[in-house]
Amino acid sequence: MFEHSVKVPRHYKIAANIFKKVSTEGGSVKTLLYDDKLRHFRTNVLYALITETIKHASHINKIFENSKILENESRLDPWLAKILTAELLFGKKALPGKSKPEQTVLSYKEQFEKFSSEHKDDFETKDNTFLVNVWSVASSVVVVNIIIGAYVYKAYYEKEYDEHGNEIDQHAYPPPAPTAEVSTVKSIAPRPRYVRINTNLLTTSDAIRAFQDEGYRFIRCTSGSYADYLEQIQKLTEEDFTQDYHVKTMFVFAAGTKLHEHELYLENKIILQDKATAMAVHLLAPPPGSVVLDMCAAPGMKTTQLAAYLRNNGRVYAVERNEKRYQVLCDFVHKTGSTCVEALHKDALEIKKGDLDSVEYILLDPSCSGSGMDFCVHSYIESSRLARLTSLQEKFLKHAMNAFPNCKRIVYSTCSLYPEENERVITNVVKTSRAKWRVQDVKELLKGQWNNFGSGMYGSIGTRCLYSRPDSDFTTGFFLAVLDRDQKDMEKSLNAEKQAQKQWQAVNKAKPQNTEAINDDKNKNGFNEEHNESSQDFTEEVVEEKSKSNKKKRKSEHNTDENKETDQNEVKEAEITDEAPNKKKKKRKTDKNNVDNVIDQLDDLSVECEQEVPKKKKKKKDKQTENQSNEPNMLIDISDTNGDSQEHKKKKKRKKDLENVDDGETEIKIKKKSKKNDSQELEMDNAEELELEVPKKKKKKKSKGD
Ligand SMILES: C[S@@+](CC[C@H](N)C(=O)[O-])C[C@H]1O[C@@H](n2cnc3c(N)ncnc32)[C@H](O)[C@@H]1O
Repeated sequence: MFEHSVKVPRHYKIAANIFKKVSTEGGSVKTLLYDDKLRHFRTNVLYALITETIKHASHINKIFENSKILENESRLDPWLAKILTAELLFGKKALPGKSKPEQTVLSYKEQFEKFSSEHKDDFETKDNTFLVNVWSVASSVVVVNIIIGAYVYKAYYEKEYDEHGNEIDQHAYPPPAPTAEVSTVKSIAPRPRYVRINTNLLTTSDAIRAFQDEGYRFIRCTSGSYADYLEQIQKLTEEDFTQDYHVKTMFVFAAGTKLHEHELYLENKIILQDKATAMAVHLLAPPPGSVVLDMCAAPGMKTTQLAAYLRNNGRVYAVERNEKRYQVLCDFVHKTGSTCVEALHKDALEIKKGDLDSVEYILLDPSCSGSGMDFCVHSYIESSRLARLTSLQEKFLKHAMNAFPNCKRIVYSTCSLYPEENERVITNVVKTSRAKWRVQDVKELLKGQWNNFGSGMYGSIGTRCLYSRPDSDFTTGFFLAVLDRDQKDMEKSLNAEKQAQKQWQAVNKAKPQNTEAINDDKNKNGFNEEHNESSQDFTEEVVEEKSKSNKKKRKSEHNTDENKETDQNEVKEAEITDEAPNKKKKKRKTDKNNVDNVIDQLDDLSVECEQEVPKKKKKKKDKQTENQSNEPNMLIDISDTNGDSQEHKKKKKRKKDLENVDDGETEIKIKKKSKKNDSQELEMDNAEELELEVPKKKKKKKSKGD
């Protein structure tokens, strides 16, 4: 019996409105979801619900025709009715509320199910036909109309949706309109479910325990090689989970494992983030206490990962230009207990020298074509679009390299598989950096345990970069490059900064009132916009003076390093950067205008490779402080390169102490340390560090197949 006073749950109403708009006016689900009013809503739940309704639209229409529900129930909104039916038949398989529309749809449940099972074959035949199409398309280059058909199918129907539409993380934005170009469809390997533990709210060991208590079995990687790990994760059954080979605070479950309704997910203690994207923070590897800049931050997947990596010890400046996305970022940062993050609603390209000089590490994850997201079935992009993206990406990278004098490492990443957005950006920019930056060899950083690298077409710079590929790494398509500043250059740059500071102070002694105003401004905001324009010029002038005197020397240095190759363009670029300040100012203005234009255009063409931002619902108070200091975080091999070798050695020793672990065992439990809190001091550097213990707790019902 329905109750008149009971309202339809808000998310159903919103979903119905968006579904109606998309169906009648066109437009994208995602764009509508970012509507102001929905800013704090559980967008991923809504997205799943709407896409599930779209996916089953023809099925629902048929059962509506058959049951005459819309004729019989004249007051029932048809859009809402379809959303509720999708939820009832393909989603949660229940309608929790007592509102009239819900109760009305529920009263037809049996009729709907009967019709569906009687016409099961019709619906299944359709699915099968589709699969055949997809596979035939995947095997070869096909004609335009099939591609378009497959493309649309792929984008909306074929994606690995579970009953809650779980793979919505891949649908950051709807795919670009199909083009008339012939293109090749990528083959798609089943991707495991990756889960990152938000170690600011939950320790990795507690996470293992929690999953074990639910009946999941922790599988320890038995071998030391990445190849073996890859083999192993393909064999995971729906009861298993393991630890990621590289990112130790990440777990891997079988493909299709449903965790969207999981309590830990709703509490933001676990984050559903693809492994490839987590590699960016893993390789940036800022030690706790560092100052990090996330230049293109929203929705904040990597920002919050950085906060967890730092154990909230240090500072993460998370910059986002788009206001709505900035709000999403702030919300996510807050919900995940990422207290060391300072979100800045700003254009990252406008941050000048002097604004954030304390930054030591930069994560640069700019807007890109998103061609690595596997829902993009065709590998075509207009060359003009690609050129615009590339140009902006290069601007970002140059800016990261030049505006932060204390920055020692930059990780540049995209979720694109186009070399033009990747190796080419790195090569072009590094070549013009006058040998100040060096591309690190990721293969070395990962101790040889990686398979896919950039193209040799871009020389050794290309092959030093990392690709993560859906077909062989079982992740989304991802690219990253690690750039380290040349130490000598860093010293030079810092000396030049000091020199410039002194000269500026000397000049300003004559005008005390100005200095006061500027300092006051700087103290207030941490930013001093007006001051920066002039001081930057002055600083650069001094740096340029120095650089001119060293120019010859550096030119000869260039020839000795593979990262320091010169060519005609490089010389041109160097000449441009050595222009007189006035000219430079003018140039910056035009550059800025160009950049603004490009950015505006990019809003239409770029894809943000975001993952699933957990939902707002919070059942329990976050136990943030309890866990924070205890989680050892990702104790990766590359820490050697960041001065963490001592800690690493200690861990190795501890690891040795735990060598009584039985290799044949698959089920493990964490060694309990003396006190409860201490028990969280689990070394997650290696699965071997976990001690065996048969779980005693009663197995709870798993969330799978809920
Ligand atoms: C690929 S997404 C970043 C995803 C993010 N790193 C994560 O892991 O969740 C790129 C983001 O950069 C933002 N962006 C684009 N241009 C920007 C600019 N000039 N300054 C700051 N943010 C910008 C976009 O709005 C978008 O949110």
